[in-house]
Amino acid sequence: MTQHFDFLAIGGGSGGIASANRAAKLGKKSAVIEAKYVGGTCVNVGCVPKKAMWYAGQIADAMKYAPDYGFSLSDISLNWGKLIENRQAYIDRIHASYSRGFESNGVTLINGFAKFVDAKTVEVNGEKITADHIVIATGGYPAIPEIPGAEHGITSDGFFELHEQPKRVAVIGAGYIGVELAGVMHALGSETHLIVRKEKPLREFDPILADTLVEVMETEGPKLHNFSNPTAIQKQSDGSLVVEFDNGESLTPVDSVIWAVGRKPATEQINLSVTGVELDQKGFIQTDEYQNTNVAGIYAVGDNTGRAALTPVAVAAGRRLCERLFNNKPESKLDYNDIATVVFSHPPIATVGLTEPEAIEKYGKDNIKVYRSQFTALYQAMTSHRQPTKMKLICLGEEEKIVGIHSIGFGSDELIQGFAVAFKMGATKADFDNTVAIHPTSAEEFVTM
Ligand SMILES: Cc1cc2nc3c(=O)[nH]c(=O)nc-3n(C[C@H](O)[C@H](O)[C@H](O)COP(=O)(O)OP(=O)(O)OC[C@H]3O[C@@H](n4cnc5c(N)ncnc54)[C@H](O)[C@@H]3O)c2cc1C
Ligand SMILES: NC(=O)c1ccc[n+]([C@@H]2O[C@H](COP(=O)([O-])OP(=O)(O)OC[C@H]3O[C@@H](n4cnc5c(N)ncnc54)[C@H](O)[C@@H]3O)[C@@H](O)[C@H]2O)c1
Repeated sequence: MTQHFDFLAIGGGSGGIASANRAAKLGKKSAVIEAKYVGGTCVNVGCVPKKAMWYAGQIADAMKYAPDYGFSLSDISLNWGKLIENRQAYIDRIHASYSRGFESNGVTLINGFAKFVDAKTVEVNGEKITADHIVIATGGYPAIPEIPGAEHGITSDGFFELHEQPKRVAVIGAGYIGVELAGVMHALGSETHLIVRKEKPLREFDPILADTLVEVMETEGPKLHNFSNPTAIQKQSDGSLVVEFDNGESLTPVDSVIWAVGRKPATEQINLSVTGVELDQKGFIQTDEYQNTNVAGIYAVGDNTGRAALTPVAVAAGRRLCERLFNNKPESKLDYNDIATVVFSHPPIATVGLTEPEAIEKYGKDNIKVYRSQFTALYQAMTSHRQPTKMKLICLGEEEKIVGIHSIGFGSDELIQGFAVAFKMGATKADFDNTVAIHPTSAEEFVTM
């Protein structure tokens, strides 16, 4: 018998879970189809295990500072297996909590890979399922370039499957994932190389962020290889890997090569052509500002739409979609502008709004005023392992409306969320100045510039 639902999410990741739960809470008969693990990329091979590894790196860093705080440490070693085991136990607890959430909300979870049969019907495990509203929340997967020997490398997915710590690692690609994984491996003691195609990592970010990250990497590592475009990976007889570049150079042998060169949308294998849903040239689903595709009753949220590929974005888009469909809120939609984001680099980067070059391009140099601050966070200032913290406020016009907030340095990851609220509310420099500082923190610099 064909099952029928009011609302069906294809993909049980960030966007699918959030929207199916919201639909159910709004009284709709709702289901999620998940091919692998509930929680999708974020929970299983993304944000969560990445952040656990980042914290492990933070602990390793803290041990460098510890002697200057009077601690004597001995016999310090990393038990990689224990770290991975505890990380997985935490992920298992998240899985259990999702199951409880589905149960209490009345969401049906179906395990299997869904393919469209027509615009109202999908097939999973040989069974047909129909729904009035279908959201495609299939996410994405890591790209691997087509070069000789590319298959010897792993991706972020493979990184989270490593049962032993590679002693020497090359991370190829210098966006979010490349920078984060290279930072983690370096902090945990692996000889780490970060391979960058152009002049610096994170080159789309405000220059104060990317340049300071380069400054820290050049002092502390990982080793940066700028203007290095990989052309081949050679596997040596001892199993080690050598990455070759188009500039004729090659890297010293490493144990593991990690591809971090971007992600592709998971839209090829769901038989989307029978629905008539339009994709762009890269395979991303075309949606309007309300997450509608061009086919009535079919929507898409999350990474497969080619907009900001972040978990809270997929979650917010899915929830707002359901509020619009089922809670009489016809204007409910996600504002994709000015979404705050953190790169869990070493040190972390936090940013919301325009970069300085973007602000100048948009409003003209004469209309932009920039405030900067540079210092060493107290945490590190009393140690011999000093790192810079740098911050920037970008203000517009006489009113000095804040149009960009950027921070790199210890603690930046936890300070930006509150400032992002003020930013979204249209805060001006005077509002920041009127706020009494919290001392001693790094965040206080933003209200004392
Ligand atoms: C290494 C890494 C680190 C990241 N770190 C962060 C971070 O710190 N902060 C942050 O905000 N974002 C981070 N992200 C991005 C974040 O994980 C994604 O933006 C988010 O998971 C997107 O959610 P989604 O619902 O679109 O897709 P996904 O979470 O990818 O979920 C899609 C799900 O659909 C399933 N699926 C696909 N096709 C089918 C089908 N036909 N039938 C059934 N199921 C199907 C997949 O198995 C998957 O579980 C990170 C990503 C990676 C890779
Ligand atoms: N902290 C976070 O919030 C977080 C963390 C990880 C991922 N994410 C999300 O996931 C998305 C995907 O991350 P990503 O790092 O895979 O993609 P990305 O687009 O951020 O970075 C990919 C990088 O690879 C480089 N590149 C592309 N082809 C290359 C090649 N052949 N050789 C060398 N370099 C090459 C690009 O120039 C770019 O710098 C991000 O855009 C982000 O939205 C977020």
